[in-house]
Amino acid sequence: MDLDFALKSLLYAGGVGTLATTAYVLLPYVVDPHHLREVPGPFIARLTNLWLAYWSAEGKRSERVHEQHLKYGKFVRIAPNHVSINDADALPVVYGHGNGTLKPEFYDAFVASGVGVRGLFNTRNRAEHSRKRKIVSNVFAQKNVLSFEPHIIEALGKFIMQWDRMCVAGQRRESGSEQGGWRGDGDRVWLDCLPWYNYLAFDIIGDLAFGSPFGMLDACADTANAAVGGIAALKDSQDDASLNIKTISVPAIRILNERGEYSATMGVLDPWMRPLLTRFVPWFAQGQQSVRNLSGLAVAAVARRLAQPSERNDLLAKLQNAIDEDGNPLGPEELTAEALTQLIAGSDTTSNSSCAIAYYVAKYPRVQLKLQQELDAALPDDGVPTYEQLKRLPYLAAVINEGLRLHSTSAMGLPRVVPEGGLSVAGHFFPPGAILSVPTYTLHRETTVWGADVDTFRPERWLEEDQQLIQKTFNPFSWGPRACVGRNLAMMELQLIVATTFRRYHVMLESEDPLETREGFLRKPLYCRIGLKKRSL
Ligand code: HEM
Repeated sequence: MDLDFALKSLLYAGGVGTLATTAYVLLPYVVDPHHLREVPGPFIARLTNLWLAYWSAEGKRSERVHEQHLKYGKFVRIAPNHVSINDADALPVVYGHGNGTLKPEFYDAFVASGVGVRGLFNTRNRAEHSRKRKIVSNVFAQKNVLSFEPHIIEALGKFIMQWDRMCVAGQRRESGSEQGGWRGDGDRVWLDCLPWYNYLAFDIIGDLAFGSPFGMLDACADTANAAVGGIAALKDSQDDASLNIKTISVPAIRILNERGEYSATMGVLDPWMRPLLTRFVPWFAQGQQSVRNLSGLAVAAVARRLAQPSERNDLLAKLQNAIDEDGNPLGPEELTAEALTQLIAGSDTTSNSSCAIAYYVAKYPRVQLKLQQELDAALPDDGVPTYEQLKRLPYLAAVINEGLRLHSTSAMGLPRVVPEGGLSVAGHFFPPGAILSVPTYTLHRETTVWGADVDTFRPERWLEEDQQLIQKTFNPFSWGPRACVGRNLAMMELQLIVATTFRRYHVMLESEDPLETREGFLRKPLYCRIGLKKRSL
């Protein structure tokens, strides 16, 4: 082959490739199948979903979408077929019962490998979701949630034991390198509270959904046992003859984080790109491995429970006993999928929220004092309180709501597909197949609702007269049939965790810098360094 021919072929191939790429990028813009051309938004986002994927991978999706709303107003096109709508009145239309919207392909990126069936969160089929939701809603009824309280109190007992130990060490000026490092200055101990809230939340959900705590609070480390491979691997394994499962120790908190970031980015990309990325890009390959490891946790726990039936009162027992309308219980694969869903949905949601609330209460000493005055008056001592003692404390509730508003753990606009026949939202008609979302982070910063001090942590706004507008705009648990099914449990946990922390300790921030965050599916604090001192009463 002569050089001239080789060069010409290369140029030709390059030209065809460039043309094909240009056509791929421009075609949806030119054809505009969802009639969204007049919706404003960043120029690149109108052409390709890579704009949204890039900011998702950077962990800044909600912040960037928020900036676009400040620039363009209520409607912003954040991907060629996706419009973000900043309007609380759009919540019932986009997420409510009866409008026919469904979860889009985005949620396929959250399906666990090695389990065999989808869990409640990533089920997209309406009938399948209704069946599962009826079963799981019963499990989370308030009566059941209250019966889980002893598990939460036990974990909190271990949590304060560890913090007390470090407070004493801090007074002796000792220090340690674990959990991001801690040091005592003779008065306080200075530490990163994020890993501790993670250990606490994971131990609680491990105890409730998997039959026993992961043991993170005892070990002071991120460690859990996972089955290797999927359910099929369980049957063949000779590793543990009594349970017939082969397990490895995995850092559950780390893999859950990796999995959240991986799935939230992957979900934004076209489905055909996904296998290519997991094959050739190490970051995606690592994310996929995390998804597998996470499934292994649930596989191991459910296999253990099925092999050794137990009298425990926990989520797993309630799921085992639950039946659908036809009287059928959940099969082993469905049980595994739901236990895994609860681990994923119920762990770092709670720990990220607890950590952010601790940050803001520490940052505003006036709020901390007022909260402690309410807790001191209501609680006889500084041990772990009961839910009964806390459930009617208005300032505690206001502190939690304000933390959920300002931090917005679930921050992104959760995407939904417009059904056949189209949908009118806030005076705009959207054709079938368009993706819509209402961005919670932006709703929680709407100055016309929250006032000019929207960036200030001010729990008093929850105790003021006119609550109608702010309640309508407050969206931490989402809306409608796909809203958080674990909301009652989440609120009880947050009340117990925040009250225990601030009744027992005085908390200062090491630095007043803004809370650094990174968003995967959830918006997570990256760390939160505080100075702890046991209060003397
Ligand atoms: C502060 C803590 C929590 C927050 C902010 C939160 C928020 C949310 C949000 C926004 C959704 C909707 C997700 C979507 O549509 O894509 C959701 C769904 C869900 N949450 Fe939570 N959650 C929390 C705690 C919990 C807990 C403790 C559990 C259970 C142990 C739980 C279980 C679930 C489940 C199973 C779903 C899927 C529901 C469905 O699709 O029908 N969550 N949560």
